[in-house]
Amino acid sequence: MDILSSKTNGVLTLEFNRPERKNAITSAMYQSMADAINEAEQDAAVRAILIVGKPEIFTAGNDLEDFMKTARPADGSGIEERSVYKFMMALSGSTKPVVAAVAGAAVGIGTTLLMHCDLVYAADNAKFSMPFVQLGLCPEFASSLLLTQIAGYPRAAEKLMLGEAFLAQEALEMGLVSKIVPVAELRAFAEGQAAKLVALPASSIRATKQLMKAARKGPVTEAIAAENTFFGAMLAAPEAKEAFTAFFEKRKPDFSKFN
Ligand SMILES: C/C=C/C(=O)SCCNC(=O)CCNC(=O)[C@H](O)C(C)(C)COP(=O)(O)OP(=O)(O)OC[C@H]1O[C@@H](n2cnc3c(N)ncnc32)[C@H](O)[C@@H]1OP(=O)(O)O
Repeated sequence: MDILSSKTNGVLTLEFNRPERKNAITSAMYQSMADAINEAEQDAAVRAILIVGKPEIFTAGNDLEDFMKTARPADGSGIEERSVYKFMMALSGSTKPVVAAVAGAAVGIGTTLLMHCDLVYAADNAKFSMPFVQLGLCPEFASSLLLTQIAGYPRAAEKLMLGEAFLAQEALEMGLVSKIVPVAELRAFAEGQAAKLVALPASSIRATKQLMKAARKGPVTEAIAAENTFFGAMLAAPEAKEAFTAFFEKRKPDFSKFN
């Protein structure tokens, strides 16, 4: 099982469990997380959601082999059918509080998804990156909007244009994460925070989350649609093919021949 899913004491825990591929996320993994979150939405016994990886890796982001073999319409149509979209919509639309605990690398959508969670805890070994441009792609799922809001434009530009990786301390300073916790304590700490949420009045948590997210709801939807108008075409373009091939051939990509 590449996603471990369990419900204990009111918490739905989703755990990336594909360490041999650095927890890279396949379509099937997105689908199983989408299904679990959507099911939790209908289940009053689930009062919090916890997303975790392994102590050495959160996730290497979207599976690059999946990117290579899954053709998408260049005009971005049919986005609703994609399992990644179903997962991100389930996550960002969840009325339950979502806690994320990040240790090791959180690449691409591994960082983007954090911007749709409520409480985000980083281990002292956490490393974030959004190398969309390095892959010949562009931001997806409102990271172009949310990172700019969180970090300010110039810092977001370093992360989204240069694809610069950053550590837990910088993530804390910019407001991407709530707190830094020693890696050995991260899981238990995040479980403790989720348990606190479970013990609080669910209706108050729901209302608070709805109010806090209200202002960004429309802009997030618009950003996702705008990003999608570029993404499908970019995924099929030669720049992305070169980047993916270079990754698997363990060499640097050569973009010099593309204008
Ligand atoms: C909409 C969403 C967009 C996105 O998410 S875009 C982001 C896509 N992700 C990436 O570009 C990250 C690619 N991976 C990496 O950069 C590195 O990995 C890490 C920094 C995460 C870890 O590096 P290290 O510890 O040196 O591990 P390793 O030897 O590179 O990886 C171990 C095995 O895992 C496979 N793997 C790693 N990431 C992915 C991936 N994203 N998709 C598919 N496979 C991946 C490798 O190929 C390799 O495999 P083998 O052992 O056969 O050589």
